[in-house]
Amino acid sequence: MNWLIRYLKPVKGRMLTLLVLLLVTTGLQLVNPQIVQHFIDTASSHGTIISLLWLAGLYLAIAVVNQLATVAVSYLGNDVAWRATNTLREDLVRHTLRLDMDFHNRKSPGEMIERIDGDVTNMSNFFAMFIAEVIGSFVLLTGILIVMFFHNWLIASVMTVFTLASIGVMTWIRDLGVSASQAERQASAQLFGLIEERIAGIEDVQANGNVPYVIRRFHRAMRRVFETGRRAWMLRVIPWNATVALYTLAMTVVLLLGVHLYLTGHATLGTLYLFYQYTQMLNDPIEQLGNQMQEFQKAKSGMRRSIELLSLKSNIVDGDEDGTALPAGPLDVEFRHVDFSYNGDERVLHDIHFRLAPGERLGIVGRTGSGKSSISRLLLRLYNVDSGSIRIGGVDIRTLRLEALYQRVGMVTQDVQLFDGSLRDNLTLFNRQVSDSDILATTDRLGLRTFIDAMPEGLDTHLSAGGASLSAGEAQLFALTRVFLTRPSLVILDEPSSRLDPATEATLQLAVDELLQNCTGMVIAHRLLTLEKVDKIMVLGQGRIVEFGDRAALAAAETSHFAGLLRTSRQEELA
Ligand SMILES: Nc1ncnc2c1ncn2[C@@H]1O[C@H](COP(=O)(O)OP(=O)(O)OP(=O)(O)O)[C@@H](O)[C@H]1O
Repeated sequence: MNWLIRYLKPVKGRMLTLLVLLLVTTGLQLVNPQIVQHFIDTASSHGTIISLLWLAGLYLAIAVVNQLATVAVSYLGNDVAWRATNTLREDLVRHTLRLDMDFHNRKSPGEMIERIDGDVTNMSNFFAMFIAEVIGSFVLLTGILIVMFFHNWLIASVMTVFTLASIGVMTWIRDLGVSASQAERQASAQLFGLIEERIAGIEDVQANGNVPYVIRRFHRAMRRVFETGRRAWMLRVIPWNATVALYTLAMTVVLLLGVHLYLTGHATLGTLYLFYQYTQMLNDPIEQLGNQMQEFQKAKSGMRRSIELLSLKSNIVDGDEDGTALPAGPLDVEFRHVDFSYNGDERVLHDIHFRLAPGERLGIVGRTGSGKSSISRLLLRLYNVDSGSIRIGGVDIRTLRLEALYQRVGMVTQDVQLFDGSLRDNLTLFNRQVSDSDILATTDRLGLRTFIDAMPEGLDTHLSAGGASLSAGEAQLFALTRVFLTRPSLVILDEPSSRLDPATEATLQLAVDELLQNCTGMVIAHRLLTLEKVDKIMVLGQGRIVEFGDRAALAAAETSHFAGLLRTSRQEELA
């Protein structure tokens, strides 16, 4: 309830209008059968044609007003639903974006889409109409019963018993379908996860002739959605079916009693119509309550899942220190006896201990899987260290605010993420404060201006998500510009030239040199040629520092690992 109130509070004015309109339509619904009763009685007692016309006109006017109010209710209901659920969606997106990588490694993007949008959509009707319709239904039910008590206490009593029994049944079994609906949502999230994953890897799926296998998996996932959905639906409709059975019984009793009263002269034809009409009307609010009960079960399952997601805490706890704690200019980097494992599994970094002075450049080399990228991920606090500490500018990064850390540290990885938007948006990451002249001056300095000029519409060129419209090399060059524009004090380059041809690599190398002029740099590279201008070298092997020292000294020392790697790399080049 607290949760519901939080999201409905900002739309309370609209909710109130919705409620008033619902009460108006409820009142009008109660009035119309009385008019028809008068009409029938006036007609059967040979009343004047004028009074009949007046009654018919009144009936029509009320029906029209009722319809207009119903349209307004529907409009406002949707409006409230969108406003409330959009706030919830925003909260979920913000929260999810702050969750740590351990969480994101376990969840596929498709599954997250379902949790952020699918589950919330399930709640939208609940947000829109639940409170209004439940109150409206109760008011209508009470109104009908009160009016009926004025006309005939016996029939009113039958109707009251039926109403109470229906509500009792619904309350009793209201949670019946919640767990099943939750299972349905989970199956649907898995289906979306599967679709997203396969479409993201479409090139590999097609190239490996994997389509039939993917379709088989897709069928299996759909079957799960169908089976869980069928079960959830069946459990949700039970309350409604129970009230239908009760209603049929009540209708029969009321009709029998009504006909008896008419035949014995205790009721007019108009009153008999009134009994029939009100009993029929009784079905609407009860059906409405039944429907809302179904929506409630769906919403409750979505709500449980959303609350569960919102209550997840990121392992990466934000620090207190703002960026001013860091000294201006290039930052020194210090790893103090750092151990690290992903998800508490096998350790991938052991006792990493080194220091890099401000403005120094470090080249990190090592075999695949030796832990090079893990070091860079730790520096950006994408993961927490198991033990030891990392300091930049003399400050433990755990005490720094993440925003301050990201402002001062930039990273370019092997996989450049491009977003759906203009080239400008992709270079500035949607930061409108970066001017075009700044972008162009930066690309000029990096020697990348020709790449921008070659784009059909310059900075306005539209890029599609995932970077399908760019070559991998171009994407990498733009990623470098993106980092440069943030004027970082420490830059990590994780295999930035891995996908470039020699000519583009030379361009990139110049850009990297320029970028590293005013900051400390860490360059991870397999190709040792990329590391010609670094000051220090770290050789990693199975998560341990095998060697650390001045590049020139290590290259000159015959027996060093680095010198060995250089010899091998030269032989490969010659071959
Ligand atoms: N998200 C992850 N979850 C679990 N284990 C991981 C994850 N990322 C990397 N690893 C493991 O950590 C180890 C080090 O990986 P890392 O990516 O740091 O190596 P690397 O030296 O950068 O490799 P490469 O040269 O191929 O980029 C590997 O054994 C890898 O399997």
